[in-house]
Amino acid sequence: MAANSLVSLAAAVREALAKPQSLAASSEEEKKARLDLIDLLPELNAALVGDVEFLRELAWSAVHVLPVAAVNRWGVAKLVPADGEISYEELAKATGVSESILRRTLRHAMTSRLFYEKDGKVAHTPTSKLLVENEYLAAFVDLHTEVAFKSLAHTMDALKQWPDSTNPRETGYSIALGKPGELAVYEDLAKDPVRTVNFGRAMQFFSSGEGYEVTSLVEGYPWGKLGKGTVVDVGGANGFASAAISKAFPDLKLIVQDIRMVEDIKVDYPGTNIEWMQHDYFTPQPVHEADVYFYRFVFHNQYDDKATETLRAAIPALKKGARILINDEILPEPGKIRWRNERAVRGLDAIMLACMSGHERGVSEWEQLFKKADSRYKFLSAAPAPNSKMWLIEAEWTG
Ligand SMILES: C[S@@+](CC[C@H](N)C(=O)[O-])C[C@H]1O[C@@H](n2cnc3c(N)ncnc32)[C@H](O)[C@@H]1O
Repeated sequence: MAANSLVSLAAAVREALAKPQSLAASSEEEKKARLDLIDLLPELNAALVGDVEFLRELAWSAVHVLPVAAVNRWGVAKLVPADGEISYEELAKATGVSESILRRTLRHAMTSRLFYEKDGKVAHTPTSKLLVENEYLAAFVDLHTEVAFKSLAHTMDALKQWPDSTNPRETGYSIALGKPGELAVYEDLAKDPVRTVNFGRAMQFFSSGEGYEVTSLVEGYPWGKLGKGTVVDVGGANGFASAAISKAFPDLKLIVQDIRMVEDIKVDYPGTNIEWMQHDYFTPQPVHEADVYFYRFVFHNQYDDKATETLRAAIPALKKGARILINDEILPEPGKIRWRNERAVRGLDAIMLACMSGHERGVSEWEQLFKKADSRYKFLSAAPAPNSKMWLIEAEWTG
């Protein structure tokens, strides 16, 4: 590339960044251009830094999660005044962490837009302030630093010890906790009501992300046809998906089930018709004759043996024509969807492996799963939900 192009490209980018409103996308063309640019950024970076440097940075990338984990664990964000500064000395006193470790860690965090230094003191950036202002985002950061980051670091050891394991206890997570092969993530989280609440919030935050919005589930399925029917949200966490469905279709009765105690997961959603129930989805489904049993982000937690067990446990409750509706992601063929979306779903697949011995699935794997569980399940369809990265996968009980 000629030096001119670099100079003009840098000037154009600088100019655009100086006027952030110029990067807002409203027309369809602009929206597409925005997504194209996001996909081009890593390619541009690789082209500018070169392959050697690119690989070097890739091997280094986990190191930049460390200050995020530290900020989360030490509760730094809430100690920094919203519109002022705090000294390292005061932060050290409040967190119980030495001043020198704090300074090193926070200066590292500052390279990722978290906090900045003003007159030698620590102040918030708009990004770090979100950790205080958005407790759902804070819960997401907590889950990913305290569960996923730890598990990923031990996954190679787990794979060596238990190659191809389908057991949710044989994971990087159980090794990270010093209980190899003994503890599954959900067993651990269920012990602690605070972490249970945080997990629900983290999932709710995840589902507010671009392409994961629960509106696609509400708008992408003909709930209205069920009239005054009953819908069971299996593994529904704090019920935010049910709440969205219930608000849009007030005639429906929603039942949220989760392994965790009702008092730990229950949230009051005014104007909704929701019942709460503690239920282990590996045991027979207690709600008989519902119209739809839906599982959102549940099956990717499980390998196929566990997933078929879950589908079989529903059978005693199913009336003829009842539907199983799965709202999950689909693994694409390599290179067939946008880079950013493919990277996100493959990243999630890696988290499932590291934390739970679970996995994301392709369309044919979903079809096979129903076949394997019981021949009376008729696979109906798998299609992307509208404007979403999530899919709707549906089967009918014909027994
Ligand atoms: C990944 S979260 C999905 C939550 C929610 N459906 C969503 O869309 O965000 C999986 C949920 O399954 C619950 N769960 C795990 N094991 C379970 C079991 N054996 N029986 C019932 N629920 C379980 C977890 O507590 C968690 O709330």
